[in-house]
Amino acid sequence: MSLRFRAKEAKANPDDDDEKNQKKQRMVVDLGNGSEVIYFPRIIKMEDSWKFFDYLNNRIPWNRPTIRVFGRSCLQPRDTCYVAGEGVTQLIYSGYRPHPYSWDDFPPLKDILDIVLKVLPGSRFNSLLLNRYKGGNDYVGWHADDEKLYGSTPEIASVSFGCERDFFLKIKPSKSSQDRRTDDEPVSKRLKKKDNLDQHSFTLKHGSMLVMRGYTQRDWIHSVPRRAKAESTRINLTFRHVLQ
Ligand SMILES: O=C(O)CCC(=O)C(=O)O
Ligand SMILES: [Fe+2]
Repeated sequence: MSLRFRAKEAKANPDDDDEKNQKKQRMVVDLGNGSEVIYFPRIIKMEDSWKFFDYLNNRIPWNRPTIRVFGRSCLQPRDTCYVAGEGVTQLIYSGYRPHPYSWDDFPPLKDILDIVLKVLPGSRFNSLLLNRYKGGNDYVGWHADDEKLYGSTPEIASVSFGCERDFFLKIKPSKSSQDRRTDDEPVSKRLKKKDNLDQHSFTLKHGSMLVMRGYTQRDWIHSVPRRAKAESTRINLTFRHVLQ
């Protein structure tokens, strides 16, 4: 399997010490057909990121629910927690209805949201799904966050702390989305191109943010696979906007 990065604008240099510059660094990946991913290698200072990590690791009421996948019950392969504003429509995924905690229960989450909104002015988020991967055996399988309550073009901002993990994106194996891209090309060209353009990978670093927007949830799926070498804990926060 070939996973290649296609960056329209690749300015990232995570070793740069200048904090202001770091916040401005981003890689924009145009996935085509109105889908886009932006990766910010560092939106939160290293030291602050560890403070947030410790808080989240110790204070969030993590839960490992039983979910339903392809009609079977199984333990979700990572810890989770859900936070949503008052009156926000209840989230249900894989037959699981997480209890919505309030933003006021965990004030540092509002600080992280403020940082996210400084980087993404004009964006709106009213809910947050938290994930904790306790080691390399914890993962999230291929999926799209395409629940109706997020609308047709949701923006999802995903902030990572702790152990670096790989994040993969690949085009949804649906005939319609493949056809839209490749209708008028010969098969040989199509196959070659497919390897390069239909899959992307990112290493999500401590203090980084990855944003998915446009039609990414309609046309693409993503995953954080098992990694034998990832021994320590990773915490990931995905900020979302539920339509009211
Ligand atoms: O942990 C991650 O980076 C991704 C999590 C994710 O895809 C999700 O919560 O829907
Ligand atoms: Fe997701």
